[in-house]
This record gives sequence, structure tokens and C-alpha cells, in this order.
Amino acid sequence: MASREGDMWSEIVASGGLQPPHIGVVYGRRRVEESSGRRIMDARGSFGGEQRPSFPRRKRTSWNRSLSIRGRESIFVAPGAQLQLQQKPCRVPKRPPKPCNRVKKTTSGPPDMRKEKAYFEEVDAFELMEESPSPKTFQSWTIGNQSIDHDLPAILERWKISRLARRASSEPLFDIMETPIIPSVLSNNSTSSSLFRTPERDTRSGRHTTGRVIPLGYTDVSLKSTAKETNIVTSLGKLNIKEEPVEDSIPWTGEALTAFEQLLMVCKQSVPVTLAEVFSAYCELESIKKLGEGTYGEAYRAGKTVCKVVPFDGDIIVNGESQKRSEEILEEVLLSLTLNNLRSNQGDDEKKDSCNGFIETKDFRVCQGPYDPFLINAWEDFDAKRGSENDHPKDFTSEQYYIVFVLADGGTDLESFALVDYNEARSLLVQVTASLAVAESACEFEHRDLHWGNILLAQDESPDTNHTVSFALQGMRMHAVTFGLNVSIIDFTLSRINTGTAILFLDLSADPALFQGKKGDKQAESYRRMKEITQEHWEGSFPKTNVVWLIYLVDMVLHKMKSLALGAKVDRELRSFKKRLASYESARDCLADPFFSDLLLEDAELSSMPQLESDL
Ligand SMILES: Nc1ncnc2c1ncn2[C@@H]1O[C@H](COP(=O)(O)OP(=O)(O)OP(=O)(O)O)[C@@H](O)[C@H]1O
Repeated sequence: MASREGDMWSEIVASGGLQPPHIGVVYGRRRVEESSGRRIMDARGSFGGEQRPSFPRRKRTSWNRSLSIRGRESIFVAPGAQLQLQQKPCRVPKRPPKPCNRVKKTTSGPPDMRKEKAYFEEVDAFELMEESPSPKTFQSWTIGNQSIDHDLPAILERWKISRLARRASSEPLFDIMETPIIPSVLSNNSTSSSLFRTPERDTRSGRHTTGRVIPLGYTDVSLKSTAKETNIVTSLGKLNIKEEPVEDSIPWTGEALTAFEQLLMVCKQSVPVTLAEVFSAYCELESIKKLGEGTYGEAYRAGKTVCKVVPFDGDIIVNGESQKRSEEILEEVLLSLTLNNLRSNQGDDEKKDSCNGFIETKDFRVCQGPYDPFLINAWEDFDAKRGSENDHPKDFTSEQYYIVFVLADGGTDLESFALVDYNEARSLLVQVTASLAVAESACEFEHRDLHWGNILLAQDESPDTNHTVSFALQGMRMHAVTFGLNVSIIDFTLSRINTGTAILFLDLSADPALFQGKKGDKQAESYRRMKEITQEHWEGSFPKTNVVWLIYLVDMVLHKMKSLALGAKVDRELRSFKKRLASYESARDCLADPFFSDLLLEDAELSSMPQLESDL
């Protein structure tokens, strides 16, 4: 099937679009035998009684999978906090620090963590005692017959405090004192939607303000007070949510939870379990099938779920990359939890912003041990049939840690999925745009890596003939026509989000290779375009990066439509839509484009759907 792959690319090149993927050898990786010539016929997709063909995956190029020097960073926000323009984009250490159990002493003695300690104990006691938590922000999940509740605000708060504590303990004093402090102001008139918002574009400088935000009543220990006398101890003292005098708090014993310990807590585990234990909660181990792979994760089908296994904290290089660290995993978990909170159940119309377009994360589990033989079988099976670009997992030792993301099955990625008509293409575009618009509105979400491997498509098996998906955008309930195709967005590794407590982002400037993809390649150009837009202030809010990926998506659709030969009208329509997209500033703007007008329905219009469907 290598030749068909070649054809696909030459078609795009001929159309003035994509260049063939640049495959530069950066890491000495195992090559997949070309002769294995694989064409994937995905039995999951059928249309009009026929099998829906799927395209073979393009080989990942070294530049697009390399995030060799990573570091997920975070800054904390408080309601009403005003961001100040930062002199330079903040750089992160080349490698995230190793998790450690002890808070190291600084030159001015151990940080005073009495309030944080008290807070931890309060949160922990609450988690242990709570039997049926009721706050709306609680997300209930199920594993087997067990119901699992995640208190996102408490998790975020605990994570924030320990992060600050770690920074205080691990950074030399001069680093901590380097950045000027910016006082935050809480306006009593703040509306709920403006509470967590990163300030709008600074019209004088022509770019967004991107300084660090200091939580109200908190002082980020990486920041220095304008008043020189503020020292680390008092800074940390101010971290507490309650404004009690420090002296009244319980004594500090010098210990703070590491990211690893917090990961365990989020997973409601006291110790890691084995991979087999996790998988056996969802399926018979013999039935496990590998579905796909990324640089960091291997995705397996386990019963009705998909389990993505990501090794972390180990020293061995995996797939040419250093393994992720607990800190990064924890922040990815926080990101997934935040996006999970956008989900709405049937009849749940309370949320101002909601959608189901981001893959549902059903659970997370921390595992340890060698790779399970059943997973190795599934891995080898996939390799034999489709050819894996990843390293064989046999080398993992009994010390190795993994996080397993238990996800809903989102179907087949767009790269391998054959769209059968223009309606499916339009539905794909409206669903992705609506999801991005909702997440943008709810939490300043930017995906920042929405290539066609990160969009999953599945045919709607439900008996409901309406074929719509519902979402709420700024309090307005809407329905998008799906034509029977459900779209899920995955992989939030590069994403930026404002959780309301913190801004989570990845400093992409630490990975220059990401911007060195071949000229003309649509995906490579998208990273470069994001770099122009953000001016490398990756912590800032730039919803236009979502528009960049929507434009990329139209290009992918144009390419896919070519093989359907739908004619000049469709081509013209898509191209003029793409042109208009370039003038928009956010996914929300894009959603208001006339291209979507007959694909979006308000509540009252839903009843006329069958009519509408035949009209389209
Ligand atoms: N929920 C899911 N349902 C179906 N398939 C999935 C799901 N999650 C992941 N996959 C498959 O696994 C592949 C790899 O997943 P993903 O992109 O999340 O991994 P990753 O290691 O984070 O990737 P990257 O290299 O882009 O960082 C996807 O392209 C898809 O084929």
C-alpha cells in the first residue's frame, strides 16, 4: 500500500498543497518493511452496506513526533487576576525535575508549609470521608461496577500548592527572586465568565499579554515581590486559601506530595498495579487488540474502551524520546479532567458551555512492571499486520511505571478514514469547530496539534435517526448535524488550557525541531503559523491557533474530497470557506461562518431535522 500512499501525496503536491512528508533520520529507528504493503480495511466503517475503506497511515516524520526537549509548564491564575506583559517568554528547564519525596532546603531554610500541610490534610480527609460528593464539578466515572469521583478543584489546588512548594525547594534563591511580582486585583464586578479569563489582546503592543498570573492572596514563589522584604517563607505562607495567621497552622514536617504521589491519589491508588490488573477490569486479556500508536502511547482496545499505555519516569529511551515525567503526566491528567468536565449527559442542560467532542477519559491508572505478555502479543500482532514505528516493549523492566488512560473508543483517525461524501466532510468540520469553540469559551482551550491523526471518527450506531450532536456555547443550546458520523478530538499533549486555577501549556519553543518540518507541508506550516501568532509566548491565550488547525483541516478535507471527484462546486465552496477562515480570530468566529448555517440547529429547529436532512 506504500504506492497508494505515494499517490495520495503526489495528488496533494500536484494540487499545490502538501509536500510529500519529509522523513529525516534523527533517531535510528527500526524501519518497517515496505514489502509488508498494508492496506487497512477497517471493518468498523461501512456505508450503504459496503465496507468503508481506510487509508494506510502515513509514516510519522521525525520532526512531527519529536518533542525531545519538553517541559509542560504552568502558571497560576486567580479570579480577576490581571496578566502583565512579560519581557520574554518564560523558558522551562530542559528536562523536568525528577520527582522527589522531600522538599529540599533553600538557603533561607525550609519553606514554611504549615498552611499547605493543613490544607492537604483537610482535602485528604474530605476525600476519604466523602461517600457521595455532590458538587457539580465532581465527575463520576465507572470502573467495572465501582463509581469513581474526581474532585477536580481539590486536585488542582493540591497540585498547585505542591508545585509551588517544589519550585521553592528546588530553585536557587536568585532564580526565585528573578521575576518581578505583579499584584493581582479581584474585581467584585467580575462576571463568572471573565473570572478565569486571560486578558484580551493588548492593543498597544498588538499582542496578548502573557505575563505570569499570581493567584489572589497567593504569591508564586518563582516571582519576586516588588517589596524586597517578601521572602520565600512569607510567599509560601500566602499560598493558603484561608487567610489565617501562619502561627496558628499545624507544624510543618518538611514533606510535600510529589507529582507521582498525587498521580496515585488522583487514581485512588495507594500503590501502582500491574497492567494486567487494569486491562482485566475491562476485558478478557486474550481479546486485547492494539489499535494505534503515538510517540508516547500505545492504544489498545479493551472491551468497549480504549486503553492508552504511556510509560513514564523511566530512564530508558522509548521510541527515540525520553520518557515523560510524573509532573507532565499529572498535568495531562488535569487537562483531560478539565475537558471531561465539558461533557454533558442527556437532559443535562445546566452547563453554560458543554460538548462531547473531546474524547471521554473514563479513568486513569498507575501501573508498574514489565509489559504484560498479552499486550506484547497484541503489539506484535499489530506490528505484523500494519507495521509499528515504535520500539518493541519487551525491554521494559519490573521497575517501569506506566499511566493507563482509559478512554472511550473514538473510532478511526481521520488519516485512515475514508469520507464517503461531502456531507460527512461538512459534518466533520462543524463538529470540530463547535468543540473547539466550546472549549475556547469555557477554558481558553487551544489544541495546538490537531493533525489528522488526532481526530477520530466513528459511525453513529444509535437508533436515533436525527443524527445530531448537542452542545452549549455561552448558554446557547445548539445541535450540529452529524450525518451519522461522530467526531472525537484526542491527544492534548501540546494543548493549552486555563483550568480556572492554572494555565497549563507546553513551552514549544523548547523544541525547535517542531518548526523545522518541510516547507509547504500543511502540518509543518501549521506549527510555524502558531509560532508567528504566539510570538513564542506559549503560555498566552491565542485562540487563533485553533483557526490555524481548522484551516489545516479544510486542506485535509479538500485532499480527501479529491478522490471522490465531487466536482468544481464543492472544491470552490471549500476553498472560499478556507479563505474566510483566515480572517477569523477564534474557532467561535469560525462557527458563525455561513458555511455552517444549515448544519447548526437551535432546539426548536430540531423537529424539522428529517426535512432538513433530505434537503441537504
Ligand atoms: N480513544 C481512542 N479511540 C480509538 N483510537 C485511539 C484512541 N486514542 C488513541 N487512539 C489511537 O492511538 C493513536 C495514538 O494516540 P495518541 O495520538 O493519543 O498518542 P500519543 O502518543 O499521545 O501521540 P503523539 O505522538 O501525537 O503525541 C491515535 O492516532 C489513534 O489511532
